Parts: sequence; structure tokens; C-alpha cells
Amino acid sequence: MLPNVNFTETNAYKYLADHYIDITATHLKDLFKSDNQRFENFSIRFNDILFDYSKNRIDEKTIALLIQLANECSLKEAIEAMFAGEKINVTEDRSVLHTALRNVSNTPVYADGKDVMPEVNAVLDHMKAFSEAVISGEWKGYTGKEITDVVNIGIGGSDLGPVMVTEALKAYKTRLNAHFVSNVDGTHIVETLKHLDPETTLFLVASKTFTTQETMANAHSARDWFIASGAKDADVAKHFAALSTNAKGVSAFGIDTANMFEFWDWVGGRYSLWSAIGLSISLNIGFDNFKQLLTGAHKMDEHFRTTPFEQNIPVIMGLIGVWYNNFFEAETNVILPYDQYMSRFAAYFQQGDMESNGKSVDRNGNAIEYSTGPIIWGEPGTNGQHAFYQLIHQGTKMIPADFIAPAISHNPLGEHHKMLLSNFFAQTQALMNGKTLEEVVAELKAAGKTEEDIAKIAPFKVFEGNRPTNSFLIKEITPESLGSLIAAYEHKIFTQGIIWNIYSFDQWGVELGKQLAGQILPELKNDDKITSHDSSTNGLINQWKEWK
Ligand SMILES: O=P(O)(O)OC[C@H]1O[C@H](O)[C@H](O)[C@@H](O)[C@@H]1O
Repeated sequence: MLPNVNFTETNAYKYLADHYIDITATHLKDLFKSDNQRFENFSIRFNDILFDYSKNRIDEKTIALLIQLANECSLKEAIEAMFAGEKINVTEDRSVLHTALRNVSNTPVYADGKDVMPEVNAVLDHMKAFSEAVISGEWKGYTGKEITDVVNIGIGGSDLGPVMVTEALKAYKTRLNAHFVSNVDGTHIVETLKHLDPETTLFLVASKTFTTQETMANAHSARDWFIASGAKDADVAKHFAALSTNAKGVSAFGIDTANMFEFWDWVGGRYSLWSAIGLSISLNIGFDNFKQLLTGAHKMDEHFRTTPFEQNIPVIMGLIGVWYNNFFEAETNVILPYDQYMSRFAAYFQQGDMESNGKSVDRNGNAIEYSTGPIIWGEPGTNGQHAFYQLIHQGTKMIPADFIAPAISHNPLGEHHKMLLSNFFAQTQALMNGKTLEEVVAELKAAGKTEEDIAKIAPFKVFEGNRPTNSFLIKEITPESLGSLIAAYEHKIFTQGIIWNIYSFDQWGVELGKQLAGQILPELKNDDKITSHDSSTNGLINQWKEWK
């Protein structure tokens, strides 16, 4: 059972509300001035990850009160409930056990009274054998040629995780070329297939349910393209594999169940890259590296489960997020990887976070009166600097930012990495310190500007600063460190869902649009004028019918 506490009624919340007034009276740079141990006090080393949260609008009292809040909301018990396989996804009556998928310690994990580890390990063995056969070239296509290209067809959790990790770990690429098709827009698959050869292409149809409209449409089009090349139905087995929980659906599609990689309903879609859904990752970086990814995540799982909250990275991340979300009324959280390979990291956690905590009903089914999940966004640095950082530095909204950077680049080209990192370090410093009017005036004077010019321009050059950031400095982006980092963000989401008293593992909010699309699709198949909807929807459909 998950705890059921309205966090706004806890003692800690009341103390935090008072404490918030004190903190807002203090500039972040002054917090540094008054504590020369601030970095040591507010940073955590975890293997090759340094998490520095000192540039946040917090002091020791803030952290103590936030931890009191976590305790009053029984976070520890909630963590145990998840790891123990309790059915904490209540509205779908399911356990939440993505942690079992990476349980490299192999200790038993129970769902519905049954140890899931033997099944988990059997699928991993299958993934290993398959990946090695395809990568080595032992696995041949229907005309006897080696596979050169792997196309993952999936959407949402069956796409974003594999894409993000494959990109992030491109430095570990095998000889196979990776492609990802997700959008039902025919352009996506047409453009992907244009450059591929059916004789050397392997399709992975990735879908937990095996009913998702976009994925099924793309899988059928891929199959048609394959058959049109002269292949027979029997050849499909050499070119199509399925990653799913739905064996019946896989057979009905015509995929050999020997090529089915199973997972289970206790794996949420957006937490599934660790499951058979990760087969594209295993093909693209090799199974041993995939295993390292699982190992890194497992180490973070252990850290989350056993480390006191004061030293617990996901817990601290989550609580600081609550602090900004519910006291400072920050609405978003920007993720800024200073690593080109991690360009899809923010997009991945848009689903991870927003589909998990974008909820407005609490665990009692009552409408919520406080703010829940933040809007997640972001792009890699330094590109973001030349686009949207203006608003982060000088806009009217507070935007807590996560900076992520590797100390060692996989591409140590000239001075590039030093330039990249100088930007990372400088940005967090600039956001914290800002620049006062006096500093601006002094700078303009030194540049020889007249009094008149100074008066005209100075106000626009002032930076208030006091803008919070987290920094993750990672020794190197390896499968293991990436696994740990992803798991830290997953558990941050969990922590916040517990505090907000919401169910983080369902996603009913995606259903309504699907249902209405199902009603509209038949109306698009004839030329009849539509009058059954509101005037806007009718107008759009009828104009489309005129133009199509
Ligand atoms: O893996 P599938 O069953 O095809 O689901 C793909 C995606 O679609 C759904 O709409 C959900 O919102 C996602 O959580 C899920 O990851």
C-alpha cells in the first residue's frame, strides 16, 4: 500500500511555507558568501557522477524540512513498496518493477507471489544470443546476406528510450546502422526505407500492447515493403522480431514467436528501455554494453533504496523540485545536457516525467488543489544558449535548470571540449550571481561610454541572478554512468509522485484523444459533409475534405 497523505497538511509543509519567506529574502550568492563549505555540504559523489546541488535556493534548514516532508509522506515505505512488487499502480492493478529488469544482483523479486527473475534472465539470454548472432553476421537475411540496418518501429516508451540511449552511446556503436520510426505520418517510414535494402534490413516491432495504431500501421507498411521486394511470407521470420507483452497479437501479425522478446505488464512503457524494448539498444551498442547500462541503473536503484535521504541523489533532486514547484511556483524544469550525444535526453524525460506526474487527481480520487508535475523541456548546450537562455537569465519566470556534462569527451577534438565545459561552468555561475547595476555601470565606464549612453543602456544589462541550477558532472558518458543517471531521474519522478499523492504509473490522460481519433477516422473515409461535431472541428474536417 502506498501512503496517502496530503502533503500540504503536514507540519513540514507549514514550516517550509514560513521558511520560504526567509529564503526569498536571501540571494543565492550570499548563501555562498556565508558558507565556505557550501559545495561540500550540498554535493554528492556517486561512483563517476558528481551531483552538485549547491547552486539552489536552499540552506541546511531547507533540506532538513524537505526531508521531514518526505518522512511525513512515508517516502521510505513507498520506496520499499515499489521494490517489493506491491501493486502500487493501483488504477491498472499492477506492480511497478522496472527495477527487477536491471536487478543484476539476481536476488528474487516477487510479483503476484512469483519470482520474476528467472523470466527476466531468460529474456536477457535470448536478447544476448540474438544480438550476437545479428552483429556477428551469423544471422542472415532471406537471400543469405548479413543484416546491415535495424529499424525499431515503436512510439512513446517503445521509441524514446531506445532512441535516447542509442544516441547517447553512439561512441559504442556496433557495425549495424540504427533507425527509428515512430510517427504515423507516412513521411517517417517512407524517408527511412528510401535508403534501405529489404535483404539486409531487420525490423523490430516494439509495442507493449501490440495494438498501438501508429506502430501497427508502420509495421504493416514495413511488411508490405519487404514483401514487395519479392520476399515470401515465410521470409518474414528472418527480418521481423517483436518486443511485446502480447504474444497473441504478435502471432496474429505473422511474426514467429521464436522471434518474440517478451516483457510483462509490471513494466510501464516509459520505464521499459531496460526490458526487451531495449533490444535495439543491445543491437546498436552490443549486449555487453547493454548489460553495463543495466548495471549502472541497478547501482542507482540500490543507492535510492538504501542511502539516507540526506545523501540520496534522486530524493534530493525530487525534494528540491517540490520546493520550486510548490513554494516558488516554478512551472517548468529545463534539462540541459552539455553533450551532443545526449541530445534526446530531455525529450525522453518529457515522457518519463510528464506522463508520470501530469496528474490532477490524488490517490483518493479527489481533485488536487496544488501544483503537480513540472513541464520538462530542454536542448543540448551550447545550442540552447543561443536560443532560449535569454528567458532563463532575464525573463520573469523562474526556471530551475539541470546541467549535465561529461568530464571526458568521446571526441577530444582540439579545444572543443574545454570550450564546451567553460560554457557549462560559466552558465551556472552567471545564473547564480547575475550582474548588478553597479557592475554594469562600472563595466560601461571602463569601456569608455558616456554618462548619457550608460544611463540609456545600463538597466537592460542587469542580471538579477539568484536562478537555481543542479549540475551533474559525469566522468565519462559510459553505458554504466548513463544507466545510473537515467535511473536517478526515474526515481526523482517517483519521489515527487509520492509527495504529491498521485499515481505516477498510469496515463489515462492519453486515452481521450485516441478515442476521438477512432471516431473521426471513419468520417475521413468518405466525402460526406460533417456536421456531428462542434463548428471548429466540423470546419476543419470539411476544409480538409475540400483540399485533400
Ligand atoms: O508500447 P505501446 O503499447 O505501443 O505503447 C506506446 C505508448 O503509447 C501510449 O499511448 C502511452 O501513452 C505510452 O506510455 C506508451 O509508451
